Amino acid sequence: MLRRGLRNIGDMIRLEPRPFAVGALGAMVNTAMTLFLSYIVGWVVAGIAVPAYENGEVALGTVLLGVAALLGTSIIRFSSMCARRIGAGVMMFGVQAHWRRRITRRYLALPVSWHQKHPTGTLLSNANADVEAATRPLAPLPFACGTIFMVAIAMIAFFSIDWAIALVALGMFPALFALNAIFATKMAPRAKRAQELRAEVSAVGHESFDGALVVKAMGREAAETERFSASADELRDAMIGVGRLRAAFEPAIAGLPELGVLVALLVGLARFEAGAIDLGQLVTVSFMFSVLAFPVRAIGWVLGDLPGSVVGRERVDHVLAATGDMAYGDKELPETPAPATLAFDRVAYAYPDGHEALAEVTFTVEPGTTVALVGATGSGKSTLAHLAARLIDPSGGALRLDGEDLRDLTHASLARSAALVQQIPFVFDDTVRANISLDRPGVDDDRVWDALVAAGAEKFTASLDKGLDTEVGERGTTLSGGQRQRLTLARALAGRPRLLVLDDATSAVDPKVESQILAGLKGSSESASVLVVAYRRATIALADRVVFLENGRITAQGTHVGLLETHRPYAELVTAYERAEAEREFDEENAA
Ligand SMILES: Nc1ncnc2c1ncn2[C@@H]1O[C@H](COP(=O)(O)OP(=O)(O)OP(=O)(O)O)[C@@H](O)[C@H]1O
Repeated sequence: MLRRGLRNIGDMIRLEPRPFAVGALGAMVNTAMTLFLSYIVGWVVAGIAVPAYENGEVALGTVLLGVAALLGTSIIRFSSMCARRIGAGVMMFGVQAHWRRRITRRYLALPVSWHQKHPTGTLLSNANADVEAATRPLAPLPFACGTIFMVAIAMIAFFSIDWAIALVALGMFPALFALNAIFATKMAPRAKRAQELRAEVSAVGHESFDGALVVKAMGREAAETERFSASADELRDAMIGVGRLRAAFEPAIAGLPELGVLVALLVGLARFEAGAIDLGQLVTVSFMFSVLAFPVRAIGWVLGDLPGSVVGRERVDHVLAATGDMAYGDKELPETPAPATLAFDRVAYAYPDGHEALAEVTFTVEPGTTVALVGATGSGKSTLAHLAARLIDPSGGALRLDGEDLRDLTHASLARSAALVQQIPFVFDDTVRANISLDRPGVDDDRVWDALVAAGAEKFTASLDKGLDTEVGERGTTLSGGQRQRLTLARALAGRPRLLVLDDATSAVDPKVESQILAGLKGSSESASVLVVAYRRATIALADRVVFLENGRITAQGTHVGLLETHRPYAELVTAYERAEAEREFDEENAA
């Protein structure tokens, strides 16, 4: 634990060497001045106070010198203390910012499958609670370094004054380290559990708040509160356990130096009486011991925070070491507005749990055409859409965009060429403009309005209070489901992709509007090739070709009319969709 803790501190010093140097230097100057003060106090007592007491008078110059020495030392002590604290703070917050950046970068580089296994609340806890725990020893670190320096100087001073007093000091420090070592060993498992529970509470809390609407709609407030309370209570108990252990050790750790002062005083008095040291030396030694007693605790603070910091660092490293990033190639597709060709060549996909979602999928989306993916629920449509946008890679076969394997393309080229719009739209807590442009070069207001028109979203955007500057709230809470979907469609279109993948992306949009949007996409001058997961007959009928999926395999493909006649399962499914749509419309009309 000690070795790993010190290695962690070493890593953090390497990350922020300058603030550490400022803090440590400040601490050393501070401690040197504190020790120097011991001599001054000794000199003031023996050279000014005692003669004044014995003779009844003292030279004014000597008094002024004493005052100036005390004042000067105090000013330097104060300034160096500021440097120590500022250095420690800058260092700690600097390291925290560094790790938070690295964690965020890692999260965003990791594949979808990794994210599916890690709750958002836990990820938040990694970036907050774990980073803070890992860096906690940095706050007292410069102080502790200064103290070690102080102890080293004090030891020299003790030995130069008297060996018996030096032995007292020599015994005190090993005892202090031994006590801390026992504390760290006992604390390690408790700190680990507490850190795990922090992540658990964060995960449960995040899920409850994220699903607040469901919780309220289903009247599950009490049950959710209970679920949260169970985790929170466990965390409370774990933290009380940590506190109890601290409470048991802290008085001993804090009391040991005080005991040292007492023993040093007794030994010092005995040595003074034996004539081994004079009065000035006795005062100096006693003062040195008493000024050491408090700073020595800083070493205890650093050591006390080590178990928690090791656990925090391990959890941070776990994220930083996570692998599975998608490797991108170095091929660039030509920058042309012409629609792209997407070819699936015997594509297979198995989820990490072994579930084979797709097999032997072969079809092509020809340039400028629209292909509708139709299939019963769970047949693999979304998986196929994710493959087309390279959110996941196939476990067999290949996908080619304009003849290039998706895995060989650069990330930028792929992002420019293909855009995926998902069924559940994600809207950032920002303005309409920012949500659509995403700060992409070339996406100016004209492009944003063109995209809004193509997505059928220009009317409602124009009717918003501040138009493009309207803030849409977290996840777009101020918009309707259909408006959010159209906004995310506009976002995809603003990038002028050459391949558009729509995973049931217009399900919340009125069917007539949906047909208009899709018909508009086909007819526009810079039309993209479109792969659309479709449920409505009108949408399917707009497609040039239909690919019909059953249990992850293509069982038929052709035109909608052709498949209706030749493939019975297809005809049954589309008829079922149509009936459901008609029933929904009937219900809506009656409700109105
Ligand atoms: N992360 C996952 N891990 C394991 N299996 C998964 C995962 N996601 C989906 N599946 C499974 O893969 C199969 C295909 O899922 P997919 O979401 O592609 O179907 P879909 O046709 O889009 O369904 P729907 O129409 O209901 O959206 C399903 O059997 C599903 O249970």
